[in-house]
Amino acid sequence: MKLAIIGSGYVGLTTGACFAEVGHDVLCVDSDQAKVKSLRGGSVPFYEPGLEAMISRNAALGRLRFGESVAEAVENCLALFIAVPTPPHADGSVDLHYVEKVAREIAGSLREYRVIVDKSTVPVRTGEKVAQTIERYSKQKAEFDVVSNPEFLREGSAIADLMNPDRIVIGSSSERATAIMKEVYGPFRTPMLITDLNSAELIKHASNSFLALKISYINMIAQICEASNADVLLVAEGMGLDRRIGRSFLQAGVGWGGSCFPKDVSAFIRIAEELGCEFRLLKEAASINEEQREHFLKKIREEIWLLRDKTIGLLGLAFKNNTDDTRQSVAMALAESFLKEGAVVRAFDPKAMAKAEQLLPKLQLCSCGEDVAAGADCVVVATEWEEFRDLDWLAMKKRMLSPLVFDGRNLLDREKMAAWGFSYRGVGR
Ligand SMILES: NC(=O)c1ccc[n+]([C@@H]2O[C@H](COP(=O)([O-])OP(=O)(O)OC[C@H]3O[C@@H](n4cnc5c(N)ncnc54)[C@H](O)[C@@H]3O)[C@@H](O)[C@H]2O)c1
Ligand SMILES: O=c1ccn([C@@H]2O[C@H](COP(=O)(O)OP(=O)(O)O[C@H]3O[C@H](CO)[C@@H](O)[C@H](O)[C@H]3O)[C@@H](O)[C@H]2O)c(=O)[nH]1
Repeated sequence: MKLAIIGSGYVGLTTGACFAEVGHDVLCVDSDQAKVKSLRGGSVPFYEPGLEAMISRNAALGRLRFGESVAEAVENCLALFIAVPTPPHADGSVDLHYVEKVAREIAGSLREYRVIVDKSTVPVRTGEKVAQTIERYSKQKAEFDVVSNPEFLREGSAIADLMNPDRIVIGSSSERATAIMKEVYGPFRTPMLITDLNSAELIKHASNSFLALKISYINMIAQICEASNADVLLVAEGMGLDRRIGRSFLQAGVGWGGSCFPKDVSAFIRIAEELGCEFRLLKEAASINEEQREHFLKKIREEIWLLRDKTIGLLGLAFKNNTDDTRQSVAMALAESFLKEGAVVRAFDPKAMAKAEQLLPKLQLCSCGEDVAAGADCVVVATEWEEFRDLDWLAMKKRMLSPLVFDGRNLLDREKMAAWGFSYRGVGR
């Protein structure tokens, strides 16, 4: 089927590539001319494992094209997926102007039946507004349906998540649109849940907030473990064996970050408020998340006293492993705090250094993980990159002023670190 994706960022580009991979004919549109140019030249503006190869394979087969014109997309493609940003306003509510603009652009070119599919994360009832907008601005009064199809991919494993999702949610009350969506997703052979438009929109916010809540819960348990000499890894394992709870998203750490959880949790609190429901539980999850970072910083200050004129070796800048994305990264927030308190920060991240440098030019970027240890008063693990486990920790110890390691992700082997002579502090143990 001929499909268009409007907005070729993390979600749009990866979704477009995966649709092409299963045989659809895909046009990825973006308003950023420089981005379109570089995509046409075969380079992907961010790091996502496997994406560049998938794009070049499908582009070579002629199944994946890039453009700037929404009008071209509307003219040629039966289903138009909207994957533009939905950033937060200062008060936490969602800025929907990108979505609204695309709706008006689609309306301007609509001449025959099209399915307009919202993939951006939006407040419940946005689909209704999109439909009203298209209706209002469409001159030809052509038929169309608006569908909600929220996206659940995680950065760093986006292709695997898209090719093999847990579920596909389709919010539509139109049989015609639902049949088209079933055809689009036919090749994925995954459970499909068909709901009304509003429920589908809510499923996205309810899911993200629940996951953030789960992490805040285990982070609070981690604080209780520290105060009671218990081990959060064992507690999480014991809880996770209960299939009703499950082990995933019970990894205690320095808190959740990224382009989604912080903004979506704030948005959901505001959405609930506007609907007359105070979401106290979620407000608490957000404040536990802030506290968790502060709690970690306090632990570092307790050990090394003042940060001023100290050198901190920082492992990790991305908001999680396998990505170069530093948006709302807790590792970056920690780096900023260290710098503000007068420390020198020697940092390394396998993929996020270029983006981090733009945001925090005072960082001393190192050429490998081991290098952060040179002259360091302590090393902090802030992002869960697996490869940090395999660094030459003994060589690093020799280069440090004192063998102190704060593992904000419980990534390293505590027993090994102790045997190698490190003073090691994890989270919740
Ligand atoms: N990043 C994720 O992991 C993820 C996962 C699920 C859902 N989401 C949601 O998906 C949406 C997109 O997120 P993202 O991370 O892909 O954003 P992004 O910023 O990486 O990409 C958005 C793209 O849309 C383009 N754009 C903006 N206005 C446009 C217009 N009028 N016409 C064409 N292109 C336009 C931008 O130039 C940009 O390239 C958001 O609502 C986000 O919450 C993100
Ligand atoms: O047990 C855990 C799991 C995650 N994290 C942190 O939580 C944040 C988010 O991680 P993750 O959910 O893996 O990455 P995202 O790419 O932000 O994906 C989330 O946000 C996307 C955007 O909405 C959704 O599509 C995904 O389903 C949802 O998992 C990161 O800072 C992680 O370090 C933890 O601290 N402990």
